[in-house]
Amino acid sequence: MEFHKRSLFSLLPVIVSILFFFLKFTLKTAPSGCSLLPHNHYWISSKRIVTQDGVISGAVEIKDGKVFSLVKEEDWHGYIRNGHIVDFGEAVVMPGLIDVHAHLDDPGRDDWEGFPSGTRAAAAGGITTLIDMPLNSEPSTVSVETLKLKMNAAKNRIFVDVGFWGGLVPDNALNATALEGFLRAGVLGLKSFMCPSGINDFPMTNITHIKEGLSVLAKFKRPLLVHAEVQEDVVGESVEDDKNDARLYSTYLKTRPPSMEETAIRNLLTVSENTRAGGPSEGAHLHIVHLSDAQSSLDLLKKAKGRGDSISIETCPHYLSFSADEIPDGDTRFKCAPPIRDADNKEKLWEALTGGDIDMLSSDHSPSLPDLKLLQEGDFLKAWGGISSLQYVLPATWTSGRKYGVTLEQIASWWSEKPAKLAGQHLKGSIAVGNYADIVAWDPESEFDLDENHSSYIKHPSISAYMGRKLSGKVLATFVRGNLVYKEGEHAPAACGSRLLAQ
Ligand SMILES: NC(=O)NC(NC(N)=O)C(=O)[O-]
Ligand SMILES: [Zn+2]
Ligand SMILES: [Zn+2]
Repeated sequence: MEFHKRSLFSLLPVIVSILFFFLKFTLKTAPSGCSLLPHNHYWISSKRIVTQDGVISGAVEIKDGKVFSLVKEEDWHGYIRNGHIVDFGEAVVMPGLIDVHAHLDDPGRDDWEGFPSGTRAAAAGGITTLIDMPLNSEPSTVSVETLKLKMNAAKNRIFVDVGFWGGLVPDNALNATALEGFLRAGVLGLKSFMCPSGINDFPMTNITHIKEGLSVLAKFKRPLLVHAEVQEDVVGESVEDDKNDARLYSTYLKTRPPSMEETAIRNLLTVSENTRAGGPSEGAHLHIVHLSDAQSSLDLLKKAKGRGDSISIETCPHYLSFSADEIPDGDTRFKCAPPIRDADNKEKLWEALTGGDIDMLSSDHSPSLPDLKLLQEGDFLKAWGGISSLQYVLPATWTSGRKYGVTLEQIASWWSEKPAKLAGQHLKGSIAVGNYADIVAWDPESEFDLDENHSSYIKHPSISAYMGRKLSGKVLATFVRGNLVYKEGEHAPAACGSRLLAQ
């Protein structure tokens, strides 16, 4: 008896470690609610997989949330004996979209959008990573403390991966210690406005602020994103005139002419030369958000890029989908800044995008409470500016892009590869061995009506400018780090997205 007791005691560590192993194993394989697929190791197959070496027919092997291998169809026969295959047939399998410009307004204004609704909408739209803008939440993300509030608001409430831009504002711009602390805390880069942002705790910056910001960003090799419009007084006076009707889109358009973008960009280019190789801010990068003016502003930027300034340009699907002449009077769903311009400008934007002068796309999803859109009054001058589009950007890009002969590889470059680089996400942006398995499967041929019967997950679908349109390109499934987070109208029950902090 004595003997037995002693030997049992000596076996105790072994028993405990077996139990521990068993527990660990079951925890790892038990469905956690993060994925609609109960597999950790599986294959996604399709006739059209968009890779860095072109579109292939074959399969992507996923293991532990990453891409483990890419198998071409000719090598595929007999490759797997008893594994799980998710077959998408002719549908496109592409890297998940990375939206580098979205306002989720959480914490503080989550009645406008919020992390849960915004990231569910993102997942349903094939967006696997989203970088949240520092303004429209309350407070704005402008310091280490306010970044902590963002982190807390996002904890266990995001269905896709979310990173954060920090605000460059007069309060922190000339304080290198504060900015360094902010960047060390993990914001992926900074964002500033050259005109009033409409948000009280997010004042605009002048060129000195921007120059100083760039010099700090250089040390961290992170970008500065700029809303490049400056206010011009003359225009302000002319709209006060009673001849101008605030319900006319043309009235609004006159308040924000292309010269506002052009002047801002001329100003920016006086400091962007610092980002050149050998320049005082080498390592920093200037990113122009939501470019609308495809003429002088774009020409200036092209020249600066040619000279070696580190600059990239984004535009948004709404500038590529709509033109001023089609916007009904009083329909403030289309109000945004800079504004949607004429049809000729839209053509030029497409030319610049397909020609490579515009680098990438983003949603600039900027929702608000429906009341603030003043849809009853239809007052373009007083309504909140911002287009709601998050869930629809892939079909919107494809629906207009098809007319311009856009390829699947171009879509992947504008929506995944280039944005991943801007946001410093080196293991994202392409379906490549070793990268996170962030993947969207979608059917380019499938058309749908975007009406109230469509399952929309953004908080206020009624204020989206896309409502009422017919779009092509239906998202079938979205995978984030190997988790199937969305599949044909269903989301994974648990919010398991990662919060991305720069290291
Ligand atoms: N406060 C905002 O969300 N502004 C946004 N508004 C737009 N684009 O109309 C933006 O990105 O500038
Ligand atoms: Zn902006
Ligand atoms: Zn914005």
